[in-house]
This record gives sequence, C-alpha cells and structure tokens, in this order.
Amino acid sequence: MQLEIRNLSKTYSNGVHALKSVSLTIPQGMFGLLGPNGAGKSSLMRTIATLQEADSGSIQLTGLPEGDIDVLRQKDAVRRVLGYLPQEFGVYPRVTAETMLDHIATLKGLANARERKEIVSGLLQKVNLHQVRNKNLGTFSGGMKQRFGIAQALIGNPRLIIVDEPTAGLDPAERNRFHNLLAEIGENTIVILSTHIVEDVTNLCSDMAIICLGEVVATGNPNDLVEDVQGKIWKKFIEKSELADYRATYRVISTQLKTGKTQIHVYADTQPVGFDPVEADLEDVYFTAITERMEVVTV
Ligand SMILES: Nc1ncnc2c1ncn2[C@@H]1O[C@H](COP(=O)(O)OP(=O)(O)OP(=O)(O)O)[C@@H](O)[C@H]1O
Repeated sequence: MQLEIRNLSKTYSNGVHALKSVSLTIPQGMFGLLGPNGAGKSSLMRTIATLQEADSGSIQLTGLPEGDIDVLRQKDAVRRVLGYLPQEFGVYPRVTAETMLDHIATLKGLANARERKEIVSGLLQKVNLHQVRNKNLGTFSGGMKQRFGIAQALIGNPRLIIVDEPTAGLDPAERNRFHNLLAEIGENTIVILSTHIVEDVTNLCSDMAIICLGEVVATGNPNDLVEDVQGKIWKKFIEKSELADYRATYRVISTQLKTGKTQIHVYADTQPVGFDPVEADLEDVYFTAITERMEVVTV
C-alpha cells in the first residue's frame, strides 16, 4: 500500500500559492512531513483528508485489497479508510471522553452498541485515558486532548492516518507518551506526521519529506539525508554583531545561543578556516534544505 501524490498544486483565492506541483510517494510506516510555518503542510494534509480541493494534480492510494482509490475523486472511499487528527482538534468541553468517543464511533458507522462499547473501552485504554473516561473533555490537559484525538482517529481501524502538528505545545513527558502511542500504530498503516519539530521526525519516522514555500525540497530516509550532508557542516562561536558579515561570506544554515554565546552552523564542501567539524543531524539537513529557499532567523 502506498500514497502517490503527483504534481499537486493549490492557490488560495487571496493569491497564496500554497502547493507548487508537489509530488511524493508515501509508503507504509511513519512518514514525517517537515516544514516551517506556512510551508503548506496543513494544505497538503487537508487535501489528502478530502477536506479541501486541489487545483490540479492527482493522489492515488494504491495496493488496498478493495482496489486503488483516487483520493481527489472518491472522497467517501477515502473517508472509510482514513483517521485524521487535525491541527486544531476542538472538543465539546462538557462531554465526557467516553460519551464523545462513543458518539464519534456512531458517526463513523459503528451501529452495534455493545461492539461500540468494547471498541471505545479498548481505545481509551490504549491511549491511557480509561481512568478519566468519565471526566469532561474540558478538564483535560493539552496532552490528554491530543491522546483523545488519536483515540478518535483510530476508530474503525484506518489504513491511512494523518496527524497534523500533534506535539506542538506539549511538555516533554506528554510528547514522549504521544510518540510511543504513534509508534504502536499497526505496521499495515500509512501514518503521515506533519510537524515543524525536527526531533519528532528523528524519533519516529522511517521516511520523510521537507517542504518549504509549497515545494518539496528534500525527501528520503532520515539517515540517508543526514549522510548526504555529513562532512559538510561546520561550526564556530561568533559575536552576535558579526553575524551579518558571516552571512555575507558563508552559507550560514543556523544560529544558536549556547551559554550566552552565538554558535553558527555553515554548509560548505571543505572546512572553512577557523571552523570546527560538526557531527551532522537531521536539524542540519532541515536547515540546509530550507535555507536554499528562505532566510531563517534562529537567534
Ligand atoms: N484558507 C486559506 N486561505 C488563504 N490562505 C491560506 C489558507 N490556508 C492557508 N493559507 C496560506 O497558505 C500557506 C500555507 O499554509 P499551511 O497552513 O498549509 O502551512 P503549514 O505548513 O501547515 O503552516 P503552519 O505550520 O503555520 O500551520 C500560508 O501562507 C497560509 O497563510
């Protein structure tokens, strides 16, 4: 099973060209879609989730036992195999977790009450909310709400799961829990994790793409992408006032404050004088890719 996105484009009525001929092949497993704010991630996720139209291009979900699905045309067929956790997941504050989940399961077509009760109970256990199932959703923390969001996305054993920026605003412990939960989702599933947090992708994803200003700027296995920049990233501590000069001379990909001093990473084929080598990581890949398209201010 895989999702094949070909030449997908979208321009909003205000003229913003949010997706520019995006082509991606997304295999089974956890796929990370990484990009800065405004890159077009949500536009792409909403299009795959059948919530908005594209102007041109195609999306095919292939290799399903019941046959291929043309995502842009067969919306009902997509919805039957889709689990979606949107960026802004609104909950009814005065409804309990159990009642809400039961209600969503009914909407998703689970008509048998006893079967539904079992599924809801199983899901609440899976996301570790069973003990608080009778509490109103309005009393839940951000992390609990996100775990509830995953529970509702898992109703009906979806084959395609989309989670849009799920860990923004979560504390490290809740993020960890959320990661573990995502990692447990079945192997016969495509999970697309859209995020601007590089570490989420490092921890979880076997394949990924970086998008920036509506275009795919890198795609592949995270380790391979790191290998591609290995030996080309260099670091140096500088005075903050020198930053503009360094930017003029070198390809500065990121700047970081370390114990009050400014450290820059630059991309160069050979070691620039006065710089030390860096063991590159996915963050270096990310900044190398997006600084080709836009200036990134990190200090
Ligand atoms: N409904 C809309 N009408 C007009 N412009 C929009 C609409 N939705 C998104 N945009 C614009 O399209 C571009 C891509 O936005 P999108 O939300 O897809 O990016 P994103 O990568 O998900 O960003 P973020 O992380 O900030 O949510 C942005 O410039 C955004 O302002």
